[in-house]
Amino acid sequence: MNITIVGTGYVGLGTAIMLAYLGYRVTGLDTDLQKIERLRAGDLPIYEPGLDELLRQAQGNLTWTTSYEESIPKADIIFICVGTPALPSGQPNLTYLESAARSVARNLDGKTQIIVNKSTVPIGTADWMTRILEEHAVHYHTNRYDIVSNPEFLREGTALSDSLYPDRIVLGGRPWAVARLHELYAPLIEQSFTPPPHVPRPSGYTRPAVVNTTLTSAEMIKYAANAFLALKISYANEMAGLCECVGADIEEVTGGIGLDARIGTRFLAAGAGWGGSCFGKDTSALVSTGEEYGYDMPILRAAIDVNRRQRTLVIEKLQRHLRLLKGKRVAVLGMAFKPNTDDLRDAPAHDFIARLASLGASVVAYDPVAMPRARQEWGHLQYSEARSASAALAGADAVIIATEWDEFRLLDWDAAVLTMRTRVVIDARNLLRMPLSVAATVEQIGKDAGPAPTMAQASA
Ligand SMILES: NC(=O)c1ccc[n+]([C@@H]2O[C@H](COP(=O)([O-])OP(=O)(O)OC[C@H]3O[C@@H](n4cnc5c(N)ncnc54)[C@H](O)[C@@H]3O)[C@@H](O)[C@H]2O)c1
Ligand SMILES: O=c1ccn([C@@H]2O[C@H](COP(=O)(O)OP(=O)(O)O[C@H]3O[C@H](CO)[C@@H](O)[C@H](O)[C@H]3O)[C@@H](O)[C@H]2O)c(=O)[nH]1
Repeated sequence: MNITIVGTGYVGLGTAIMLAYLGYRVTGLDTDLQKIERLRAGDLPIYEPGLDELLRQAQGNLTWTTSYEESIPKADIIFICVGTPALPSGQPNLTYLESAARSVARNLDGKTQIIVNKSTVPIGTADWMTRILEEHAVHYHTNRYDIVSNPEFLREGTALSDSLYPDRIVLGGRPWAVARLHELYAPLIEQSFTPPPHVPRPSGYTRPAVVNTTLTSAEMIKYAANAFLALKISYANEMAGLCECVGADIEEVTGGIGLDARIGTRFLAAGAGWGGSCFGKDTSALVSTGEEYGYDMPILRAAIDVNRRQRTLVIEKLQRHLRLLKGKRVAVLGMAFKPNTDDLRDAPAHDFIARLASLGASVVAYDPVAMPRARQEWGHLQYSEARSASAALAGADAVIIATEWDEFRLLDWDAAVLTMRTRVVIDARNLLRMPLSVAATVEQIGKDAGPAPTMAQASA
């Protein structure tokens, strides 16, 4: 089977390299020539742990192109993985999708071809794309071409494991087209491939569930899943606020409730809230879809509000300790929206830096991998770069931990805070294991506020 992947961003690259590893001939197509040239040179344009190694292993099955004319006619299956970012209105911007669908349509060649939507798209998009195919395909025939909705559930940072060992594969569409996708995914469904040594099969993992649905239900499943995960995090953050009021510890609370199998322990980590390219845009998109039907979604709106409040809360905690931020030096550790990625989209650190700078603080930021990308994308922000986490802390009046990179867990915090001018640590990801052995003010999220006891005080 020949596969073409349209859009080689986080999802397209993960999908292309994974399918090539499974043995398919895959062409990755992107309109961004620079990206394609880097890929041709074997250089990944994104940071994703283990992806470079898998790329090397799958290289022989991969071709990169900017040409629809060259790749679409020979493809049996065409995956659409272009971005669907949010418009200021909250609705998804479908211009990339529309342009990709038109270009695909114009180059369909009359043999049986399946167009698979992996992008997260508003409910009803498959019908809209069918009309684009009808309008623009030279050889359109409904029995030959079909659209399947196959939403992607991978997380950045763990994309390889999520792709090779998914919980479920959702396939929405007509039976004949869905059957072709079953065939394509057989190695994943049967788990008959040899796992790459650096991405071993998780212990206890057997195989994914395959969920066959209508097109509309598949589109809805993607949004409903993301919205549920987002509101789970907001629920934990709302409880964290109450924990601070009553003197409880959110991690003890979520640990306690999570042991109920109906609740589960995952996605209950309180902190700076969710960021990234998906939760924000997908929750807004779902609320917008509701509005189009006159259907209010108060739970989701509240989850979005709580998430917004978490970012403000972090700066408020800092103000409580430093009072005036004007002229203060504040270190921000972590710029990526989560660890193990260089993705900066909707990263809480962005809002922290912007707010701190607007309050007159001088910001020094450090991230283990995202700084080069920030140089390109955050030129509008005022901050200076540090060479390391400890360099960022040296001489600072306060530090905000914005991303829970392991590197920050492994930092010698006792030594690092001693180099600060005033030792105020706002741990917005509850990363530190307390107490520190030197006197410092450490604020976490959903924990009793106030100066942390030193080791000596704690053991007294
Ligand atoms: N990032 C994730 O973790 C994730 C996970 C699951 C689903 N999704 C969804 O998958 C989709 C893609 O997300 P992403 O993060 O990979 O996006 P991205 O912005 O990283 O990549 C999109 C790519 O599409 C290319 N592109 C744009 N228009 C094109 C066109 N007409 N023809 C060919 N290429 C074109 C861009 O140049 C870019 O390389 C979105 O709908 C997103 O919601 C993302
Ligand atoms: O308990 C938690 C878990 C996550 N987060 C934050 O939530 C955001 C999203 O994290 P995560 O879901 O791990 O990363 P994404 O790569 O954005 O993945 C989400 O969005 C993708 C795009 O739709 C989906 O495919 C994935 O299934 C879904 O988890 C990040 O800012 C995390 O810091 C928390 O604050 N607390």
